[in-house]
Amino acid sequence: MTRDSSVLGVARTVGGAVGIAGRHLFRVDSNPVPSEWSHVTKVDPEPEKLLPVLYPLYLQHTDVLSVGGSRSVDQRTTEETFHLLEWTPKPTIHEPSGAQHVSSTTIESATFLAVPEVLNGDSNALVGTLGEGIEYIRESLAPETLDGVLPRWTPDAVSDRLADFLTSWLLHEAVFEAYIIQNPDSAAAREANVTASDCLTVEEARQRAMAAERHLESEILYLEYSGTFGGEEAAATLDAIRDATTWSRLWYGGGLDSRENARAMLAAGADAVVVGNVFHDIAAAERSICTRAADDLTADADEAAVREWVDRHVDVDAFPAVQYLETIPSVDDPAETARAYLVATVAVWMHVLDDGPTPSESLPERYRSVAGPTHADGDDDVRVDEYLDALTSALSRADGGPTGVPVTHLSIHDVVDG
Ligand SMILES: CC(C)=CCC/C(C)=C/CC/C(C)=C/CC/C(C)=C/COP(=O)(O)OP(=O)(O)O
Ligand SMILES: O=P(O)(O)OC[C@@H](O)CO
Repeated sequence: MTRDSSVLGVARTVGGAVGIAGRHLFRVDSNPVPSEWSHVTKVDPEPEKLLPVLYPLYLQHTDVLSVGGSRSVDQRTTEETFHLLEWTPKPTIHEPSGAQHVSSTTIESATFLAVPEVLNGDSNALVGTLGEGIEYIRESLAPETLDGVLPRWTPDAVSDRLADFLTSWLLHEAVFEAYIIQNPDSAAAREANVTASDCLTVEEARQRAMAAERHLESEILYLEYSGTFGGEEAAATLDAIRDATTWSRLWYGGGLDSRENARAMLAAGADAVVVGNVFHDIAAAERSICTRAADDLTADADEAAVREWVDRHVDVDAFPAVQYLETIPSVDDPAETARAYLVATVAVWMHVLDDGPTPSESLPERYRSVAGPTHADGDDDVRVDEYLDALTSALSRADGGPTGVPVTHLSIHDVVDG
């Protein structure tokens, strides 16, 4: 092998050796994805997947939010979802399934862009869509962004080079997620053309993870069973990947809905577990519970009355909020926490239902009178009051208004109109 002996060539060799030694000899953790993140909630902008009306309460317990979904997602629904998540105290990442979902707004809102690269799909899912994405940033997003900040007289040659720079900078700041998709019957598999014969053995998964860490330098290795729990096979795969890799974070997602299955994936070697469906199930369940409560309760029912109704009419253990909170090991009493959040939800819902767009008492007041202590259970930064204030004004407009809460994504979306 002929070495480049120029100053730049030597600098590159030394820089490379320092980087490799740091990572492998001295185990310097230069991965920008925090190692403390152990619970990720995937919030899907798909119009069918609603958020519970008091979502800031639930989301205060997770470590990070990931915005993304494979079906019926576009730039508008993605931006709206980011907007909603501004009322949560957690970092939010953007995991697009299409490049056009990325806009200057999503880039500003996201802690980072997480770009999926599928290790066991078709070439499009590994590199084709990435190429389209880079082209989109270079040809549309970067020039548009620069148009807004550069003076009109900027020569074309200068704005062209700046667009080049900005494109490379955005990619440099992005993190890459190397997916291994193991449930062929999922939206993610369909999107990436993963069929049953593409699912990997433990040994194959380990080898591809090694290639992703050392060749693609993927910050995240993502074992994906979307919609189904991977059980012992997933645990064996995580164990094998954990053993073979050092620098990349290892995430597991798919079918998590209990303390036991979340713990099993962490114990097998996952740095973080990703939970999606069961979070959205809370919204569907609370809609049906609150619709029933509306037959029995009035808007001014006090905390005791609402709690009594819940205890009498709801099997709280079957409420998906319990399952969601169980996947977060730091939540001590998932059933009691879920019950308290449900009582607050029913009270807020009744209040909106009875008073419509111009409530006699503000939603934050109503919330505090029924659920004050709930708020103190979690993170101090949770901005429920501020959120409920914004929700009060948003509910008086059909679409939440240009700066209000985008209510169409909430379980309560049609309560005022309907
Ligand atoms: C913006 C730039 C530079 C690139 C974008 C490159 C893109 C969009 C790549 C996407 C490649 C692709 C086909 C990914 C499919 C795999 C995927 C996104 C899985 C995640 O699926 P979820 O939507 O979370 O899962 P479910 O919908 O199945 O729950
Ligand atoms: O929706 P679930 O099955 O929880 O899966 C979470 C995530 O891995 C999907 O990309």
